[in-house]
Amino acid sequence: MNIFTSGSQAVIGHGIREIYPTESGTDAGWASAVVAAAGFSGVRAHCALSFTPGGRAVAVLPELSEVVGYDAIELAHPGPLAPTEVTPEPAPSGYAAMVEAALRRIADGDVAKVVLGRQLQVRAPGLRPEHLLGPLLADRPGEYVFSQTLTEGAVAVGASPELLVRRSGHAVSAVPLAGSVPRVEDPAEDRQRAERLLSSAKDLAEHAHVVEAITAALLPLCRELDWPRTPILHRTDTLWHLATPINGVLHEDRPLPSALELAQLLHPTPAVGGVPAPEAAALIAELEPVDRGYLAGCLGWTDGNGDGEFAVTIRAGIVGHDELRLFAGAGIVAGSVPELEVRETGAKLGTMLRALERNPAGALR
Ligand SMILES: C=C(O[C@H]1C=CC=C(C(=O)O)[C@@H]1O)C(=O)O
Repeated sequence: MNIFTSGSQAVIGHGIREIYPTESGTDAGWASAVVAAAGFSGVRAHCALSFTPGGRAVAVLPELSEVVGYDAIELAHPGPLAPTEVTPEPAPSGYAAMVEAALRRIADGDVAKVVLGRQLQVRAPGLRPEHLLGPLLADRPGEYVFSQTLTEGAVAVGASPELLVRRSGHAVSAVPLAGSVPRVEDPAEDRQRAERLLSSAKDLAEHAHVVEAITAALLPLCRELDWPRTPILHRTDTLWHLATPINGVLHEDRPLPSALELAQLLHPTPAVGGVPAPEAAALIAELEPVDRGYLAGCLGWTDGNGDGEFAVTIRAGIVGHDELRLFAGAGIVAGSVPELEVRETGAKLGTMLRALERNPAGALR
């Protein structure tokens, strides 16, 4: 089952009618073929793009699509899960060294911002997507809870807090997030952290890069585009983020881009890549020891009219055969502190680790 939740609803795809994989996610012909096939079959296509624009992408056409109320989602019980074992790639100290290397490159003027990630490889005998999906649907640590079939039997599961793009007719929206601080239990201290985030020059700069990239890409397509000039706060289970709601109206007298084409256009934003984009992508490839694949990509659905909704594939994992791969990244700009970025990525990884631990025998070793 493919599922993507948003607000009070869930788009669910039952069964698999056809899979459209591509080695090149930037292929415009692929996007229009997917939308046309969704229209022909009268279903919503569940799509995922890799982090790398030229990387793999996949669209799954289900046998049957339905939109159900959030409370009506039914999951099969996945059965017991054996104890799991976690290997960091790299270790936290290695990640801190990567951040230091990135800060040197920022000081040299090579990049203004780069989002550096680290991964956890979790050995989890018997793991099924439902082991994670169940707790994520119950707790909803992020707005967009999903399970998406990928290529080669892998499944992306997560609870992303970040809307890459939504298109409904001519209305288009995005809610980029960037600039974060881990939350704490004490309510007064938690609130203070959030307030400090709102006035942190480093985080505001980190955030502004993302808003700039998205609005620059959308402006030529829109006859109207609005966004507040100062970000607002967004809360997840483990973090506070800076967020900017962007809303627009696409030109009526031009060909209407589908939600999938808009996702291809916007992704990867500097919330997962950096600025300038090509130099940041090269630095990520140089410093990160493991390829991101579909992690830090984007996923969602499109219908035959091109309406749809895509989230950034963060607070997410890839379920493979007896294993799970988790990713978390953090935006590095001048003024970033390696130790704090280790903690921030730790808090981000916590969302999925918590879901895993909610299974009776899924306790970490
Ligand atoms: C790249 C991730 O988060 C992005 C989204 C929100 C805040 C971010 C930050 O403050 O660095 C990241 O840009 C992730 O969760 O793996």
